[in-house]
Amino acid sequence: MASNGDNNASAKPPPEPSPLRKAKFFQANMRILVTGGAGFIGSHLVDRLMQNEKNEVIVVDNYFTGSKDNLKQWFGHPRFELIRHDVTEPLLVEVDQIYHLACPASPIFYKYNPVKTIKTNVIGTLNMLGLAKRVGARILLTSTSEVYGDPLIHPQDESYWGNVNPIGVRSCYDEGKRVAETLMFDYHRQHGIEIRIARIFNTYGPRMNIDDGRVVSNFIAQAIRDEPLTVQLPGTQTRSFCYVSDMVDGLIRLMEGDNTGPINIGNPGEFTILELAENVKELINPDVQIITVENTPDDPRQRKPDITKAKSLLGWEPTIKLSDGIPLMEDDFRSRLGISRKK
Ligand SMILES: NC(=O)c1ccc[n+]([C@@H]2O[C@H](COP(=O)([O-])OP(=O)(O)OC[C@H]3O[C@@H](n4cnc5c(N)ncnc54)[C@H](O)[C@@H]3O)[C@@H](O)[C@H]2O)c1
Ligand SMILES: O=C(O)[C@H]1O[C@H](OP(=O)(O)OP(=O)(O)OC[C@H]2O[C@@H](n3ccc(=O)[nH]c3=O)[C@H](O)[C@@H]2O)[C@H](O)[C@@H](O)[C@@H]1O
Repeated sequence: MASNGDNNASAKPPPEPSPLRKAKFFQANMRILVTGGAGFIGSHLVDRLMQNEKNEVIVVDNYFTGSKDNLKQWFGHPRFELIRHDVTEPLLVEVDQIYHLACPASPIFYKYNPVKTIKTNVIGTLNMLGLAKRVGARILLTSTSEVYGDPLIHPQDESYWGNVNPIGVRSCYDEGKRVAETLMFDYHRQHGIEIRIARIFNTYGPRMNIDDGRVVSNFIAQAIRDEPLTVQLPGTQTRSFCYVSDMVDGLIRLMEGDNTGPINIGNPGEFTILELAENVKELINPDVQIITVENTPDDPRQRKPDITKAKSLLGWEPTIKLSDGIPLMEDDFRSRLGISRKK
């Protein structure tokens, strides 16, 4: 059983995959389930998985923050299937791999119905682990840097246990993901399930909801619409932004490799939110105003991934820097907003 060398060796061998895998005359495609596949990262992951002719991709999504539009390029494709389904309900499908992404990710959306966010993280992950156990599938969870809370060490490596408020307004998400990680490891140890855990740091790129509420999409939409960029106070808080194609590459390497994780996947380039606003202003609209507005409770003050493990265990590191990624996202936002560049 693959592991990251920590004390997580499983007690039992993994469940047997489908007999079709050993069939003599019929070579089945790899069947891959992507939960939350109609969302931002999920739809880019689906695009990449569909490029491999040996993959059949099944997406399940409840469309809370995702959209069918993100997947319309695959409608009618014989290797693609889309199911409206909520992961808090059991799911019966026969698959070889599960990328478990289903969960609202933008703070304004995960705080909108916090009880549902917890159910999605806990019951949803339990259901997907039950599915993995029944069919012998390998399962990857998209966890988050929010498991480190408001981190007291910097940059954050995977051995850090975090500084999380268990009763705050972000807890439905960060504590929810922490329980999801616990469930993953307990199924691994108790039932021999093959698990992979990615701790994703702030990711941005085309197809983010224009009104998603996350900082990169907010600033880009504001700059294009000639509206002031809203820097939440103090503005010195930091984030590290990873372009979505790099993220997808990291997730697939983690799934295909031998290590359970958790492994940080993110871009270590760190910016204050004010620096991000200045970058967006310079690249998209030098005339736009930058204003400060109130922040929300428990906003982490600093965040930067230590990606030593991703580099050494996955041979992965990001390739797209922020100043190259912002214009790529600008093109997508302009075409969706119908606002072309000023002459
Ligand atoms: N984007 C980031 O910066 C980031 C950072 C850390 C972790 N992550 C994780 O990556 C995953 C994807 O994030 P994203 O940015 O693409 O977000 P997103 O909101 O665009 O996508 C999430 C998808 O999950 C679906 N969903 C939500 N609840 C569901 C449920 N109960 N049943 C079925 N589908 C459900 C949504 O409709 C949406 O399509 C999430 O698990 C998120 O926690 C993202
Ligand atoms: O990468 C992660 O681990 C997490 O990062 C984000 O959470 P957060 O960093 O709070 O994301 P944003 O809402 O984009 O906020 C980033 C920073 O920008 C600030 N901000 C946000 C929006 C805005 O208009 N202005 C602004 O200054 C916020 O106060 C915060 O300090 C994601 O939304 C989570 O899903 C993800 O799990």
